[in-house]
Amino acid sequence: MNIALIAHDEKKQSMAGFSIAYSQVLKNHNLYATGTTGSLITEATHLPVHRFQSGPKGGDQQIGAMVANNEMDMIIFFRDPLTAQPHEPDVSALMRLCDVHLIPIATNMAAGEILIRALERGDFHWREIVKQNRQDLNK
Ligand SMILES: O=C(CO)COP(=O)(O)O
Repeated sequence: MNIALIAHDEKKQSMAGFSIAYSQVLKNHNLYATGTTGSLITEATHLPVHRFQSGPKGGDQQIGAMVANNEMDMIIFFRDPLTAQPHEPDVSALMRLCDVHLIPIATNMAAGEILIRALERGDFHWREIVKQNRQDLNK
């Protein structure tokens, strides 16, 4: 599965802890992240992470493009609801695209844990079916 990990600044330490805690699950998947979050995760876990631009420079939108292209299977985004973000429109746009394309997005650690456990259990198999069906339609 293609998984995006994103954290606002106040949540970056939580994301580092989360990625360490679930590194045994995450290591079996392709990881993507906004710039600074990606560096932090690689530093914490030594897992390979494809890093996009930093969030305020367009990273959320790059991940959104993957959602729009049906290339992203899950997003775990630890948002900071207490700090204004200069790129809030990008964040909203990403969440909107997840709703448009039915891509599961967790916006806090509690929901993130549930998604990771579902992933471990094989609950994301339906994404493979959706992707295969789309490929067949495009033939
Ligand atoms: O701002 C972010 C998401 O909206 C996160 O970006 P960084 O990981 O580059 O800090």
